[in-house]
Amino acid sequence: MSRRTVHLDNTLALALEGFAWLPNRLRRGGADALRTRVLGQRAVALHGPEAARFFYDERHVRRQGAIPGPVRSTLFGHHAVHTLDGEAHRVRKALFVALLMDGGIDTLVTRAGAAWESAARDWADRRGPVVLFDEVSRVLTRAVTDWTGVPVAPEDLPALAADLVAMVDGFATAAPRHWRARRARTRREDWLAGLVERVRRGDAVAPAGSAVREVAEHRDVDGNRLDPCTAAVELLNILRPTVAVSWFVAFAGHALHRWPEHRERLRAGDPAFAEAYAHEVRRFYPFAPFVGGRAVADLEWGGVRIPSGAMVLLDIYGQNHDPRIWPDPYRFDPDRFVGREIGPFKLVPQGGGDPRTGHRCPGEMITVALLRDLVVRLARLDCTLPPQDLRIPLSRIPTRPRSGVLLDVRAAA
Ligand code: HEM
Repeated sequence: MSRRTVHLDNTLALALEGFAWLPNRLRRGGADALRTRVLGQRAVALHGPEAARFFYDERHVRRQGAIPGPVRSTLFGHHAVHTLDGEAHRVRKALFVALLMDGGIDTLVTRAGAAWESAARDWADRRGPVVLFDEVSRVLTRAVTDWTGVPVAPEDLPALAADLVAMVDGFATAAPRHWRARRARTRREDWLAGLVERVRRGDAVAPAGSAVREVAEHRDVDGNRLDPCTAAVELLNILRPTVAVSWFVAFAGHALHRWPEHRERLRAGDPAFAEAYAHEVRRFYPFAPFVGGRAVADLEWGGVRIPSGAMVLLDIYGQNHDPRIWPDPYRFDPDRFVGREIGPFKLVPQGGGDPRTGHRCPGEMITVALLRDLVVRLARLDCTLPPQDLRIPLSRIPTRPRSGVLLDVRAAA
């Protein structure tokens, strides 16, 4: 008779421990792989750059059927690029690579910088403090809608920003913010599907080369255009994560307060240091806890058997704080990135491997470019932080400083 270990379901532990759940279990197990159960399913958790190399090999892990329904209904949308495999994935991914990686990023950053400066003039006129997270979400919504060719009147912008934030904020919980996320997604998919239909009929203008036009005209692996709803899902997969960079800007506000010694170097505008700072913010602060897929066949990694069809989870937060990879990992130290090449499986806040062919985030260059620019503007802002709750609860996914980072902004001299 074979002996079988029964693994208790860990969904409750995940809900309670949040970001610490996977790293804690891996540390306790003393290995880089372990078997568990989550959401009622068999799962194997993997950790470290070699595990990432294994995970991002399509012969090992596929994405179809891997993303739970509640996450598709809030964060990613149904039939999104995240859920595709093989040739279907590569053809859809090429759309994102062309739009997000092959030029045009500077224009987005310029628009974001202009939107920040215009908002900052208004911050100085406010009577009370401004909430950095909320303000940046509007700045980025303005920039990314203009950049992608999505028409939004100024008076509609705050509601759109709130909906884009809600889709990210509510994906990993059963709390009311989950239902807010679902409503936000339904509302915005309907709106953007209508825009795509009007562009196709010639009733709405979308500039050549803009994301709206490219998504409307994109043909999938079967030679057909995306149905309007899927087109809306993919447009949201550009708008929503660009606005999600607000989480990192709020974290940068936290870091500048906690370690003010970096402020002068950022103010000086040295691009190499600003980029290193952006990387350290992405490494240090918690955003995506792990990524998941399904085992393509019976496999083994790190001495642990992975049955075909099991969930495979790659530990992102844990890898970004592993002392074997990052000496003194809980020290916020941008200099660890100055003048260093970063391997494709080492720094993984947005996934690992090759973004052009695999599932790694195609928005990573945009994220770094926006952060590099906005952290310098933030460091140059003449402001103080009033008393507030800056704690970042690790049990909440996603998380951010509780106050959203309150700033008292003084007018520029
Ligand atoms: C806030 C910063 C961001 C974080 C933390 C982040 C994180 C991630 C992660 C963890 C993945 C999944 C990788 C995987 O499944 O292996 C991903 C995929 C993706 N991200 Fe990002 N991302 C960010 C910004 C962006 C931006 C700015 C865009 C677009 C403008 C974007 C578009 C996408 C898309 C389309 C995918 C799906 C790629 C695929 O399945 O092939 N992300 N991102």
